Amino acid sequence: MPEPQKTKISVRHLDFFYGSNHSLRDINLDVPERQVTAFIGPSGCGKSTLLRVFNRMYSLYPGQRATGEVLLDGDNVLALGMDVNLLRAKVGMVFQKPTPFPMSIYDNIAFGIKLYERLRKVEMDERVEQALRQAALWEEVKDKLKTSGLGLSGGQQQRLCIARAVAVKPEVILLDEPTSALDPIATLKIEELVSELRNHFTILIVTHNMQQAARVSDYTAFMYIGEMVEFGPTNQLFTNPSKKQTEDYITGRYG
Ligand SMILES: Nc1ncnc2c1ncn2[C@@H]1O[C@H](COP(=O)(O)OP(=O)(O)OP(=O)(O)O)[C@@H](O)[C@H]1O
Repeated sequence: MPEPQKTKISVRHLDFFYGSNHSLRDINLDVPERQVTAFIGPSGCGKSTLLRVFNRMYSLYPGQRATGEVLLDGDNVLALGMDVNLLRAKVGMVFQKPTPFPMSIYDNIAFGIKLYERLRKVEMDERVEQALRQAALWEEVKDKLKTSGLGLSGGQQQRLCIARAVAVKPEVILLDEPTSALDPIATLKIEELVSELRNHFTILIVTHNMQQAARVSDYTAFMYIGEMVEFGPTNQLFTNPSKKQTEDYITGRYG
C-alpha cells in the first residue's frame, strides 16, 4: 500500500479581493507534500492571484486582501502575526520572466542566503555550488561564477532564479508560468528540473499550457472565474474529469 499523502498546505474558504473586485471565491484545497501541483484555467481565472497568496506576495500592495485560512503545516499564513520574511524563506517564488539581480552568478545565489544565515566563505561556496547543481546549471557556469547573471541565456537565467530560490532551503516553491518566456529546449530543461525538484520540495506551478501540466504535475487544479472547479490526480483530471466545465476546457472547447 502506498503511504497516504501528507498535506503541506490546506486552503480553507479563501476569498481574495483587489479593492472591490472579488477575484477568488471560497477556494478549498489540500496541497500534497513533495508533489507537483499544477494550476490551470482560462486567462483571468485567478491562478496567479492564488499563487501569490501562498507567500503573502499580495500584501506588498495596498487594497489587496485575502480572507479565510491558508494553513502551512497547520500555521495560518494569513494571520496578522505571521512573520512574512520567515514565510518567504519557507515559500520561495520564481516568476514568469527571469529576474536575475544585476550582479555576478555567485552573488545572485549568495545574496539570498546572507539574508538568513552567516556562513564562512568555504561554506558559502559549497551552498552556491549545491544550489546551482540542484538547478541543473552548475556544469554550464562553474567556470564563470564571477560574471554577470544577466549575461546568461533566458533559460539559464530562469535556472539561476530557481537556484536562487532553492539556495535558502525553502519547503515550498511557487512557479508562476516559469517557461512562458522560454524556447522549447529551455522549457524542456525546466520541466525536467521540476520533476527532479519534487523529491525535495512541494512545488506549485501555474501554467497556461495544459500539456505542460500533464507532463510535470502529480495533481492538477482547474480554476474558472475565481472558483476551484476540480482538483485531483493529474491523470484522472485529464482522462476522466468529474466536471463538465473541466472536460470542456481540457478538450479545448473554451479558454
Ligand atoms: N492588480 C490587480 N488589480 C485589480 N484586479 C486584478 C489585478 N490583478 C489581477 N486582477 C484580476 O483578478 C482576476 C484574476 O487574475 P489572475 O491574474 O490571477 O488570473 P490568471 O488566471 O493568473 O490569468 P492569466 O492566465 O491571464 O495570467 C482577473 O479578473 C484580473 O482582472
